[in-house]
Amino acid sequence: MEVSGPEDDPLLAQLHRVQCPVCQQAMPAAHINARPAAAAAAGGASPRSWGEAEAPEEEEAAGDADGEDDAGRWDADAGAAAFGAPGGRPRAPAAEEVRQLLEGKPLADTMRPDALQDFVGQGRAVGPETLLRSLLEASEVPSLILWGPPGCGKTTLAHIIANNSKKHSIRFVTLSATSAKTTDVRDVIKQAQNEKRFFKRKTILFIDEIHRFNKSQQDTFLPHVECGTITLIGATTENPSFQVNAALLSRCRVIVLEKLPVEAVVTILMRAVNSLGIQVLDSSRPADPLSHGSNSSSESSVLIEDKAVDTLAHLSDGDARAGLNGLQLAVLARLSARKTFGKKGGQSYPPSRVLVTESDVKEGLQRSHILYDRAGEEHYNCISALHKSMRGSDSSAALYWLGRMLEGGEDPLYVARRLVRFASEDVGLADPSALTQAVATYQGCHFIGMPECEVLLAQCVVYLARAPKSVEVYSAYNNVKACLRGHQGPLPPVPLHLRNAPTRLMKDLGYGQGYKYNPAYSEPVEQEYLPQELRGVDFFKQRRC
Ligand SMILES: Nc1ncnc2c1ncn2[C@@H]1O[C@H](COP(=O)(O)OP(=O)(O)OP(=O)(O)O)[C@@H](O)[C@H]1O
Repeated sequence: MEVSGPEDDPLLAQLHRVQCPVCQQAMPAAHINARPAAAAAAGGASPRSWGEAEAPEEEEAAGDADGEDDAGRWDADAGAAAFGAPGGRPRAPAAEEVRQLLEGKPLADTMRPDALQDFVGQGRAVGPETLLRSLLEASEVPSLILWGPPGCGKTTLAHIIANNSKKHSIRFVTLSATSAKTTDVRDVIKQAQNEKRFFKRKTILFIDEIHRFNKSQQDTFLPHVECGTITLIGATTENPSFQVNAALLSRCRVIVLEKLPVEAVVTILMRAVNSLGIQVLDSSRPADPLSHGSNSSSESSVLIEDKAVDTLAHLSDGDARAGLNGLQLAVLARLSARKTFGKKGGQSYPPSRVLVTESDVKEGLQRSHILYDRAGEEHYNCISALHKSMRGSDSSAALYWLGRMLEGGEDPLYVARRLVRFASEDVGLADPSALTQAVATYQGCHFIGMPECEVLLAQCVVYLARAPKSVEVYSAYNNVKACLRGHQGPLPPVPLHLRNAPTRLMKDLGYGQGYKYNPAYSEPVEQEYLPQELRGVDFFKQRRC
């Protein structure tokens, strides 16, 4: 099989402008050191991120070279050799071959790195200078809780530790808290005890989504972590301070992984693109439409615009899995639509070539990219940001947080209820009609639902952000609560003069005696309304009583 020459194909002509410095040939995908704009602008991706397939020692370290661990993984160098063209010139694989590589298994799983040096970003957690990295390199894995948003590399880090532990004869057992029962945990612990007693073998137990175990399930492994029978690695997207037993938490090192920055996702995507033998098209250098010809060869190749990779990285919102899935979907979708592939962007291409454009990747990811976990931490983070933006009278930021929640699928009535609360807590008597506005917004949302009610919420959010603020009532009421909760002994009785006296007996007991009915006086009335022991306390001025 041969690759059509640049003279036949405008896309190939464009690619051939990039020459391999070693062989002086047009660089195949695996050699292209393409650098999409986001990463270039950020300047953050390490040089090894680009054209990584050229570093065989790293591939070997990652366990890729023999392909043993990664059935289905496309090794760019091996692929180039397998698809070698006459004269030893490597070529990009045909479209059909790319389709076969992509079908059947999530690209994110295929691309999961096996070695720490392939783990992108997360420098604060596992960078070269970190304690965790030294411990991992020395195979001294402590019990860990890996906390971070979806797709940032928690499972991947555990997978790398597993790979490493195999080399040191440490057992690595995985359980998912979504499906495992307490009996499964007990079995693992029993086995770990035996391994430790009879073979002096350590066991690492990885529990994905550990927050899904309830507190008593988490208690099951507490003593075994304590005595070293198992080293626990838990992964969670939820704040472990709320979701993991305090006792267990104190025995684990919490590693906070962050949302991956755009340039890190670009690096991960480029690794996949290179690995699949997909060629990157520099969209700032359009092919000469006049130089196109037909590509009669059956070995069509797949190309992707560099800005499509950039856009994918932006839309995936720090979630590498979302980015890789998006890439997989976009390429597969273009491959299925190959027959209709013809004129695109005013240029025509041979039908055997497939070009994945920016709009292809946008289609699949546009809405789903908004990371928002209605039940989890993100829900509270966003509502807190909305509340604080309104309090700070930043109506623009407040609208942004409102949009983040609604576009992410938040219940509009939940937001409306928070606005009712805000109207009283933060606007209060500075503008009492804010409460009316907020209640009306709640009712309006109730009547018309989403998406129509979004504008009601937006209006109310802006109203509240721009309203004058007063926490006078809120603070005074908090003082009252503090006074009541801090009171020692029985609460003081209600003064007799303030009591109602509906019966004769009550009147005889002194109920209502000495009470001054204010409307009956033309001058200000001197009267005590607090219990005797609180006499003179002003809750608007002081907290203690
Ligand atoms: N830091 C990273 N370096 C390289 N690849 C990564 C990294 N993070 C994620 N990936 C890629 O994204 C995929 C998904 O990541 P992973 O399963 O580790 O996410 P996670 O944090 O465990 O997410 P979740 O909480 O949703 O399970 C991996 O299979 C891998 O291909």
